[in-house]
Amino acid sequence: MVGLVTSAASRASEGRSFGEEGARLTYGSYLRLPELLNQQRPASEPPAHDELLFITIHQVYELWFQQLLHELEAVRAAMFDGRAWQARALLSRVHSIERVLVGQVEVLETMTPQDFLAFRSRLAPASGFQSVQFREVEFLSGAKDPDFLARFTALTDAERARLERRLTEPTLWDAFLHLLRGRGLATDSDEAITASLLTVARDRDTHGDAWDLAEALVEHDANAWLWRSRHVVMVERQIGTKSGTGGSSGGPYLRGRLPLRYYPLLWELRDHL
Ligand code: HEM
Ligand SMILES: N[C@@H](CC(=O)c1ccccc1NC=O)C(=O)O
Repeated sequence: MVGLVTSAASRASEGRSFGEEGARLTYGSYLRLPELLNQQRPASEPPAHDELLFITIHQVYELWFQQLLHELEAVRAAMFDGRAWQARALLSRVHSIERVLVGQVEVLETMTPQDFLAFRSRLAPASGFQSVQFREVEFLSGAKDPDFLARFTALTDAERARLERRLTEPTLWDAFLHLLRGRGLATDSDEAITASLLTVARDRDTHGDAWDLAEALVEHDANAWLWRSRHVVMVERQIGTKSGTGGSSGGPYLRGRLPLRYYPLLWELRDHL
């Protein structure tokens, strides 16, 4: 501590102040703030006050989706390497991010339906339905659905390639089953998987880390379910039963997605415990 104070003081006496060492890398240049803070461009005419919030919140979501994909890929790699402890640790971070994603819905809910309507007509036919990274998170987690690719009409070539890659590569569930096989547990049918999960659940002295990992996957699944629930409540609060700018029925479409589960066998396991 004393050393730090001394060296800061000596640097100041050399004519440079704290935080400007070398005067090359700065906070703003490292974080690319000029670029980042120049990406919020409201489109409505006359300007609608709440449109900046609407853009900012979606951009923040997309940044977190990018981070989630980065973490989930590492979770998958750790499971394929048999490192349950590492996958578990990374999933804890994933859960924290997901709680932020659910929590920030309330920021957008400070917008009134009237203030949303002031710029909503400018948004069509764009919609959150077109979020490629959101769908990548679903596919990577385990809920692959090629129908989305057919329904996405306005994808760039790069976006289409990313989604196609996610449809062919292994999911977190594939990686988890690989980890179970590495412990001599059978995974060749749903019945065999359930039997293996029961072995894990009933012998935590041997399989405690695999059990914790399964629970971490359940929490990832539950957080996604919570986000979908929170989103549909926000949607009904904003637009009632109007159809969506993306062309769906709106609330009813989103309610139809609530039963989606990434890991149905982990939920069914509860019935057998
Ligand atoms: C005023 C706030 C919002 C409203 C009224 C709203 C409305 C809707 C509607 C109606 C849909 C169905 C698709 C369609 O447009 O026909 C939808 C889908 C979607 N929205 Fe939003 N949304 C809002 C905020 C957000 C935010 C902040 C996000 C964050 C990224 C988001 C992400 C999504 C996603 C990912 C879907 C696709 C869901 C799925 O297919 O399961 N939305 N939204
Ligand atoms: N689909 C929404 C509009 C909307 O929320 C939105 C529009 C463009 C980009 C992202 C959006 N967010 C979530 O769907 C609506 O029907 O009002």
